[in-house]
Amino acid sequence: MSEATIVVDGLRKRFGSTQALDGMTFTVQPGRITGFIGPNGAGKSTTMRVILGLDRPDSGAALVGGQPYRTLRRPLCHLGSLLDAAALQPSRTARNHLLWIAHSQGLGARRVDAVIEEAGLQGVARRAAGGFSLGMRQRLGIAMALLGDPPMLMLDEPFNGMDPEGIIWMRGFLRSLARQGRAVLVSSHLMSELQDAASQVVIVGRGRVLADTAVADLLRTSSSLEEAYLKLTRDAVEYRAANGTEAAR
Ligand SMILES: Nc1ncnc2c1ncn2[C@@H]1O[C@H](COP(=O)(O)OP(=O)(O)OP(=O)(O)O)[C@@H](O)[C@H]1O
Repeated sequence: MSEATIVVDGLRKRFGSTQALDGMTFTVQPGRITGFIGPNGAGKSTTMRVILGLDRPDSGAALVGGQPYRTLRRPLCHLGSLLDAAALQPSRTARNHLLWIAHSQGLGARRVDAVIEEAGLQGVARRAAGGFSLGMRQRLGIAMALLGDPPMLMLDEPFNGMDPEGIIWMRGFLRSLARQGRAVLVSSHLMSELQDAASQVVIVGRGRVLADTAVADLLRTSSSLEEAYLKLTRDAVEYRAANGTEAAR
């Protein structure tokens, strides 16, 4: 098993009457971007929370480089993650925010300045994060995820709130992370955001994998990624709409 592989194996998780995860199973390989795509409520965030040990599955397991995330001694040096870009201490500057996390992991200021540059935050690093747009918060979240120079990255909806220029930057940036050999899992509910970035897609609906395939293979059987995605997820979207849950929003 590669050091830099995320394995999700048969996860099941129920919240009250909602079966959020229903046998979720896939592997994220190093050196490529894996798109994690599905309609609202499909179980993407729950899967990521289980990978990080923030939610406990009813059954199944998630391993990060062969180990449960909770057992890793310096977790940020294994898996960098961005789950909620809005979750920031608003009065703290971006740089101080990064310094605070870096110190908790035994990392120094030099690493902080390196990730500020990588994420394109040089011009705003000494401004309070509370005044940041969502797009800038996403960049700060990416900088945080990179602090430990981890071989694996997991980003939940990193394109949210980004303007077209930011989206193009993000795609190129994710590609460069994969070229460096990292395993990159990126969730989105829009196939188009991952166009020209992901080489593998895990399409999910109703808590389980509907397709786990190379983008090139998907394009061989459909005229566009969007068309393939809509075909695969139609049932999941209709189910959520009929049950009055948020997929209809
Ligand atoms: N803490 C919770 N309590 C109750 N229900 C929850 C909780 N977390 C998630 N759910 C439900 O589990 C299902 C899966 O949610 P999840 O957030 O994982 O989906 P998602 O694919 O990330 O969707 P979105 O794109 O809207 O974020 C949804 O029906 C959601 O309402």
